Amino acid sequence: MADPATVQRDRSTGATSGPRSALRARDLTFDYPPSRRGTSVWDRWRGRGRSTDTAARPAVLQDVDLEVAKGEFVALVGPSGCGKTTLLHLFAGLLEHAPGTVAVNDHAPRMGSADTSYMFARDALLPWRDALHNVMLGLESEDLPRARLRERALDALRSVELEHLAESHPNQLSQGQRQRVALARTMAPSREILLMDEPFAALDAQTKLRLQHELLQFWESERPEERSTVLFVTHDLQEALLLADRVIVMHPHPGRIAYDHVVDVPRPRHTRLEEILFDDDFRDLHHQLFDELKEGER
Ligand SMILES: Nc1ncnc2c1ncn2[C@@H]1O[C@H](COP(=O)(O)OP(=O)(O)OP(=O)(O)O)[C@@H](O)[C@H]1O
Repeated sequence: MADPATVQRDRSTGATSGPRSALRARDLTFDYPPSRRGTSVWDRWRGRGRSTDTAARPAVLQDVDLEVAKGEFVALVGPSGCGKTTLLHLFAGLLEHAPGTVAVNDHAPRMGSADTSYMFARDALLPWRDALHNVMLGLESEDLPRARLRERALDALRSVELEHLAESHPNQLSQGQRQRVALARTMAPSREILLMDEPFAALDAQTKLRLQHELLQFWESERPEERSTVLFVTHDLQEALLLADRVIVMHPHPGRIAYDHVVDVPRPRHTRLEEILFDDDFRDLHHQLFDELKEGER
């Protein structure tokens, strides 16, 4: 691993050279309509409650420039309320934006696009479907015979070691198992782009490490040029550093990109996650990120 001092650390322009970008935001500024604008826990803690004075309020996102190359794994970290989920929603086509550019594979984002999978912090499984049929849901947009869909869904369940619970319903599964089913559903359809919003946040440390391993194993088993592009939101700095090629630090009020780090840990990583965690350089970079997050709260 490179000395963290040599790791790229700049007020990010977000621009990368190389392959065509999968995700691109350029000069992006976004605000919710005043009536819909809420306040996060962070806002309340800082005494920035809901205000009727819209002019005095910073935008949710301001002048965001971010480029994610095809096949790159990028983690977004930042304090609660800095706009991480909003940025993911813009890439998923769940929100309309203006002004600036938001592009997915060089096109305007489209809700429900076959290019993109979205995984939420909580599993969001359908309670009336068993695990297998929840995973098949992710595949139904693919024009395949039912037997083939079933086979693909079972493969995905096998990769998260839950094949034996294929016929269990969500209420018969633990939180960790539900999240593994959700991970299988996200991985099954071989989408080009995975947008993941704190997918492991609700899990205990051991289960989280196991799912990080499963996600990385799935992603690293593809050849680099065939890997999905991942934009992964997390509050867990260790998770961001373990998984990602780059970690982007956002600051709030207005939401913006403050730092952009390359994580120079060789791949594959999934076979040695615990070893990486105890690496001195890894810990140094962790501290550096921690300081940068604190800086945003001043
Ligand atoms: N649907 C909405 N309508 C109005 N305001 C919203 C909406 N969703 C989020 N906001 C506001 O936009 C800001 C950014 O929220 P967002 O959820 O993107 O932040 P975040 O960085 O993902 O936070 P967290 O880490 O807590 O999930 C917050 O101030 C929040 O109150």
